[in-house]
Amino acid sequence: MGMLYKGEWTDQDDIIHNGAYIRPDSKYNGEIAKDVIENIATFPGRYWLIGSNSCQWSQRPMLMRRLKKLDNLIPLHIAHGPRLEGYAINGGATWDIPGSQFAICHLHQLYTLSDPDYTGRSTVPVLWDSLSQQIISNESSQIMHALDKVETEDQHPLTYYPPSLSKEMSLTDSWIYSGLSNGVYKAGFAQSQNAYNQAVALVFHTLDRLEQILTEKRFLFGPDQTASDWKLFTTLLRFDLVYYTLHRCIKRRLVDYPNLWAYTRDLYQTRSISGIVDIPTIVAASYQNDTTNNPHNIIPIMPDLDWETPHERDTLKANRS
Ligand SMILES: N[C@@H](CCC(=O)N[C@@H](CS)C(=O)NCC(=O)O)C(=O)O
Repeated sequence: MGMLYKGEWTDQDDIIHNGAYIRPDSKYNGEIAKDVIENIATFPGRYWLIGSNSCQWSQRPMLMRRLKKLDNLIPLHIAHGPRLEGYAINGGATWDIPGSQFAICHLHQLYTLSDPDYTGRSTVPVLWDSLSQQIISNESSQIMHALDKVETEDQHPLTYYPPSLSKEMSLTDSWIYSGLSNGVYKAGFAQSQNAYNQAVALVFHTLDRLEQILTEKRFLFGPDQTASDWKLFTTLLRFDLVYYTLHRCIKRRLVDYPNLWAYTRDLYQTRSISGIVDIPTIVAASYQNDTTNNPHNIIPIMPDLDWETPHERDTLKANRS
């Protein structure tokens, strides 16, 4: 896939160890500073979100941006196109970097503008400061959390990080991440049978565990949606469409889990995100973005899934965690 080494693009990779995929930590990974969070509300258009439709991690802050009604404050740019040196920034054409006189073709050029000596992967999502010309964060969970904290007059009044659940949420996020959300990548990128077997076993163990939890609760912690539900949603949404085939997670489908399938539809049908989850675009971007597993760029014909089928999970409303 290639990465930056001291500011230069190389075809080297350091992500496979003994046949297993190891995801490197994001480099801009810290908690986002309070002044950035305040500036988002005061300087509309200063901070840009750069994401990709192929990427579940990008979709997390993209959803939070909409849930918290921040679209007018944070412009969104979708990176897309042939993957020649990592992510193309604008379908093979150039993109004028907000706040600068530079136009770039590849996402990695944004990283070297921010840090000319950058070593590491150039990943989406990115929160970009057009004033300082710096990457503020390239870690989806930090960007999501920061967006939740932005205070505006017209925003959704709820937080998706209720303080009373913070400990429980981070524990739950952690096993969902290692077993499922990152697990599907471990399965899809594995280069040994053993690494693949281990990853897939954990993927389905995690799905089984979630199916059980969701028999009694409408959302992971009870009647209200939290950031943990939205993180999980971005993985489940892609399960039958992308990970099942492209990443060889074919033991069971999402639709074989009645609670998980209804739960995913419940989140999908949330009115405030209506129209922004564009499944055909997500599917096309995912298959065209993985030239290792899909060298001929073929977009498969999708199963007939009806995402609008009533989920009937409102009856679980009364259950608190
Ligand atoms: N921990 C990061 C992971 C981001 C990530 O790995 N994004 C992938 C797309 S799904 C990417 O940009 N990969 C490009 C690469 O590794 O070169 C986050 O959650 O933001």
